[in-house]
Amino acid sequence: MADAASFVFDFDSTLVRIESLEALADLALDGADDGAAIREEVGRLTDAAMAGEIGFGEALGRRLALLPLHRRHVEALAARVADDLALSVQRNLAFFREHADRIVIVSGGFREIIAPVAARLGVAADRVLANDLVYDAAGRVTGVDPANPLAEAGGKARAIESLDLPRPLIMVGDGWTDAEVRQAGAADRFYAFTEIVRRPPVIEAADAEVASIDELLHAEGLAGRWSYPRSRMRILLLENVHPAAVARLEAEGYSVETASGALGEDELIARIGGVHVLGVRSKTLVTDRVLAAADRLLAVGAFCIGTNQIDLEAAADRGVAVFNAPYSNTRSVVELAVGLTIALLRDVTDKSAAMHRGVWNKSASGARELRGKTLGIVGYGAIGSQLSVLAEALGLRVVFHDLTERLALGNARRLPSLDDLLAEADVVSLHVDGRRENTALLGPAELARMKPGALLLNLSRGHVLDVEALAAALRSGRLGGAAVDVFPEEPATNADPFDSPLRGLPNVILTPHIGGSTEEAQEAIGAFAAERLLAYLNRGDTSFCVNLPNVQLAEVAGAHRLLHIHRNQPGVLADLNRTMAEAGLNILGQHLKTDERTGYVIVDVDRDYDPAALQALRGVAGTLRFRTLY
Ligand SMILES: NC(=O)C1=CN([C@@H]2O[C@H](COP(=O)(O)OP(=O)(O)OC[C@H]3O[C@@H](n4cnc5c(N)ncnc54)[C@H](O)[C@@H]3O)[C@@H](O)[C@H]2O)C=CC1
Ligand SMILES: O=C(O)C(=O)COP(=O)(O)O
Repeated sequence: MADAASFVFDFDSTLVRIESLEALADLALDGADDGAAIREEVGRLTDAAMAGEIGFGEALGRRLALLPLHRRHVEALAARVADDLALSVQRNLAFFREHADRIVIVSGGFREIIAPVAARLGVAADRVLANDLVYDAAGRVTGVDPANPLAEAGGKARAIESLDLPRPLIMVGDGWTDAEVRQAGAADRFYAFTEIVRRPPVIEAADAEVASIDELLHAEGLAGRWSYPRSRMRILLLENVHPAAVARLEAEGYSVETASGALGEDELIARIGGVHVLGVRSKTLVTDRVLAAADRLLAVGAFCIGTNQIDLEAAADRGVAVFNAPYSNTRSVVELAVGLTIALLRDVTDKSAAMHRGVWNKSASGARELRGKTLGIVGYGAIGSQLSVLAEALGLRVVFHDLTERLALGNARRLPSLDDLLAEADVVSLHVDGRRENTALLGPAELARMKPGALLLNLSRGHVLDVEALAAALRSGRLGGAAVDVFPEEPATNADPFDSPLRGLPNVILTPHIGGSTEEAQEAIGAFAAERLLAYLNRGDTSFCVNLPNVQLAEVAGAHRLLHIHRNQPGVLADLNRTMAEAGLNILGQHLKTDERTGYVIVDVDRDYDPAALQALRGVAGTLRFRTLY
């Protein structure tokens, strides 16, 4: 149907993110005393015309008369307007270029401004219908050519009719003058384009609303850049994920919703329906129940390091990929651990609190240097080993214990058991991951094995340390102090209260799980995790996925990509390939990777196939999730 259709696009706030006249007003009024008032009046006239409240020709004339507009302003805007393409236009340049012979741009705006955009889209100059500015001898804009139909009310329909374009004719735009084209019978369908602005009267007059070019192409049955319009894919980001992630995901066309705090299990269950990607940090529990309620979920992004808050196996069993940002806040945790160690050795926080109460207590008693002390690192992963390097640079001796074989950096010494470490360390710092088996890794017995007066740091996970036992060890004077950043029970938001048996104890520094909370780390996490999610959504790449086999993939051109996640059981690949052969799919490339639980197959196939054939692939025994791309 759409094969023979003509597409007519409005320009301002449709192909580009600007309203040309307002952009020209900004240039012309730059530095003018009454600039703000004139700009406001110009904006008001634009809105009134767009909403159909005053005639277009009248609005145009009145706006031009208000402005000291010169040829140099027009040239300046023309030089940069192609950088302001609507995001979904940028993504779909191929559509414009491949179909340029059935695309027309029609606008009440100005030819000089539209020409560079038409050139970028591959649309010929004679397929641009626009107003022609008229200049006086000094280069000042005096108005528009009155002989051009676009200078008058109802001009768009007449200009389009004069081209005698093949029907059906599809009109796409954000304004009332675009809706009028359909009302005048010059278009067969009108799509209200709402990526840049949403005007309710225009949407009401439209056959349908589209929030992106992808949605338009989807609605018209044309192969867009993607199989499924990204603007209909919902990404829900909780716990104050950095705006860099939101911007990145939105720039790729996805719909992003955010919430500042964590959600409880039932609240999350109530919100997860229809969500394609969930982003959390350390606090939101993504349980089997949550995953069961997630009818659309493709991926979970942990915008942090730890993934113990997510039921990884339950996610894998539903074909939901989980990603994290394993290195982006490592350094922040390490720096805080170093700072806390020095603060504890010198009793800084209690001395500072006393000063704030007006108490001067200058004394060296109990205050010690870092130099020459032994730091015991429990868990020598990314954070533990980085801490090891910094600690040695500060003159500490480092011993560590890890369950797995790890390269000892510098002069650090590996110790065979936790008990050996506890017996030797002046400062013990916990950096294990939050796996369930690490619950109460340090309990009464372990604390009793620490050296008298030793210090303890926990910046790993709250449940790793028995805080009641620690409080007792501190109260009895057995330990010299502690710094605790993570707690078995943490408030969901900053508005919720905090309590702990450690409150009020001397030389105990309590911090609100801020080990990874630096601006640098949060921005880096936002960028990294967003990139991983996009790689998965856009091309099926599972690099750094923590619960599905990792497959690194490039984008394919000229093919459709099928992604099939299945239970790792005998015969799935054979079944899949037989089904594809029966469906007449021509395979251009195939990857398979499995782990003990799950298999992931990526198949690139020739575009030329019957989409109904894909249904058969969902029926292959063991299928957990099936998705197509492009
Ligand atoms: N306070 C905060 O804001 C932050 C806390 N974290 C926590 O720190 C943890 C560690 O982070 P990374 O070093 O990046 O993880 P990692 O996975 O690189 O290292 C963890 C290491 O602990 C070892 N391990 C696990 N259980 C052990 C045990 N019982 N005894 C000895 N070794 C054990 C592992 O073998 C591994 O080498 C994260 O899982 C997260 O829970 C991470 C970032 C920020
Ligand atoms: O990265 C981690 O694992 C952390 O614990 C940091 O958690 P957060 O992002 O601050 O909730």
